[in-house]
Amino acid sequence: MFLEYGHAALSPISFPLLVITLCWASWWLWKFTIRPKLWPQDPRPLPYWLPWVGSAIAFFRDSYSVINSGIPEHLVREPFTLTLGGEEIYVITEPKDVAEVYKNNNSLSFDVFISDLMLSCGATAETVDKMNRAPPPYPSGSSTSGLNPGNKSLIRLAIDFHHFQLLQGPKSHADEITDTFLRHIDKFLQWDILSEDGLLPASRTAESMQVSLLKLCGRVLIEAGTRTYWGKLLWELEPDMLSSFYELDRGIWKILFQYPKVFSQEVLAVRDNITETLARYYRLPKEIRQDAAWFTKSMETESREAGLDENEMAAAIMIIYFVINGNTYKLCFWALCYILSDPSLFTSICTELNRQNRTTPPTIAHLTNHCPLLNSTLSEVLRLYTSSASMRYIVTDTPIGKYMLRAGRKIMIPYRQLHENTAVWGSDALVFDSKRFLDNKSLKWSTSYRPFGGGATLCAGRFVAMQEVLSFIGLVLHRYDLELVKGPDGTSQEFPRVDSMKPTFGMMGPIEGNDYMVKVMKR
Ligand code: HEM
Repeated sequence: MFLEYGHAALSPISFPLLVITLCWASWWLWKFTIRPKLWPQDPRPLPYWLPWVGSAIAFFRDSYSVINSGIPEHLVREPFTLTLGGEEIYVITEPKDVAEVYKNNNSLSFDVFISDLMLSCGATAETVDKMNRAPPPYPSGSSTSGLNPGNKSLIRLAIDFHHFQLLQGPKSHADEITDTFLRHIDKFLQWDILSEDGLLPASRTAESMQVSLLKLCGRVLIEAGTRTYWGKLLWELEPDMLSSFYELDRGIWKILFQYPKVFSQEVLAVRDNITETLARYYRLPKEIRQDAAWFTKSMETESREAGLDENEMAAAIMIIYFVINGNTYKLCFWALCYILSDPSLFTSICTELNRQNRTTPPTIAHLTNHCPLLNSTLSEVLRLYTSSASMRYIVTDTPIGKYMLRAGRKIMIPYRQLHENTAVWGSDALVFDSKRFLDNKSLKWSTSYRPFGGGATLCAGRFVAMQEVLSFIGLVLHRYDLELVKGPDGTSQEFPRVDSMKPTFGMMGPIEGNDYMVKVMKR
């Protein structure tokens, strides 16, 4: 049967198709042509084909290219709107706008993301509610420990505790945590520990071993971070802590972006396993866990006072376990990839370290103040390999530049797009240049350089992190001769390729299987 329209006849399939096409064309015209003209104060939408879905599918495949497609070349970088599964997110990449967003703590907030992060990491709505209450649900109305005189919510208190633990100031515990970190790095970089590790050396003799560079960095820094914050018992509770961390690190973006559960089963299982290990840790008698960091012990005290049980504490702290350990080992890995693959960079850094003549390892003061090329190399690695984004929730309508950002939506500041802005970094913005920050010292303070984020959420661990990294690189170069292993026919290994397609929370890792095999020799 055919429907007749004048002289033309449409099949039963063509008619609904025609209606759908017309509806879709009207929607497209309205959304991307008429509406932006009627409301010029709204950032323009990034075009997409499927209503509601928006750019979600492309974003999960390659978030970097999707965001890049919204940035015009050689023009002012206007904010634009990205649609991901029904949610509209403003993307800001113009340095002036970025600075304005970071300064605004009144109408732009991060709190909602902390709750979301905890929910994604397995905390229940009830736990998140307890952590958001001010004062927390203390049975007596206030804390008896004296740790929360302002009766702040546990979430706010955790932010204060991070700052006391990691930054210098009147109530600071930063020196003690730095000392613990550095002591662990020193210990785990000792020959006996590295060479005896069942998983690390691919092969070894009495004087040398071959190892994966990525695993060397991870083995030392992830164990150091875990032991610094939770003492020795957490690490010892679970023999597979390191492998679990790597799996979490690879897949955590799926958890945090709430990727469909059916495609996230493996990483969800790893998350639950780590949370269970943390819960077991908190069930151990407190007296045998006194080697934990001040932050960990204080958070536990306050959480227990507010009625959280071990499972709740574990789920709430999971994200911290990731934040502490997820970035520094990758910074060391990429920096050493460049140092070991470039003989002239290697020689210059060794000269800075005075490697030839010194008998004791370089001190932090020497590494910080007398190694400008090493520090410039690290800054450049941070520029090219951080792929995080700062997020803000808009509480009330907020003007940014000539645009009005609407309440209830989110703002994203993607670091890679700031760090690759040719207007700021020059036409070689995508090229690694170990001397870039040495030749132009002001770049480190550029509003387009944000490897540690900015504003209220600026990484509290940035100083401790840099000391960890300097100490690791200083020690490994002082203690060992390192050489990139050659193939059987004398060929050099290819420089590891970065896994830049996935949305990341911090530093990008190499594509799976990309690594450097290194010969480590006693000096
Ligand atoms: C190379 C290493 C690191 C990088 C690149 C890095 C980067 C970041 C970034 C991008 C943020 C979020 C900023 C934002 O949303 O605006 C952040 C937050 C944070 N980082 Fe780091 N981080 C590193 C190492 C560390 C370490 C070693 C620690 C702790 C020992 C740490 C503790 C934190 C904390 C506590 C926050 C939350 C800030 C707050 O809410 O006060 N980070 N970090």
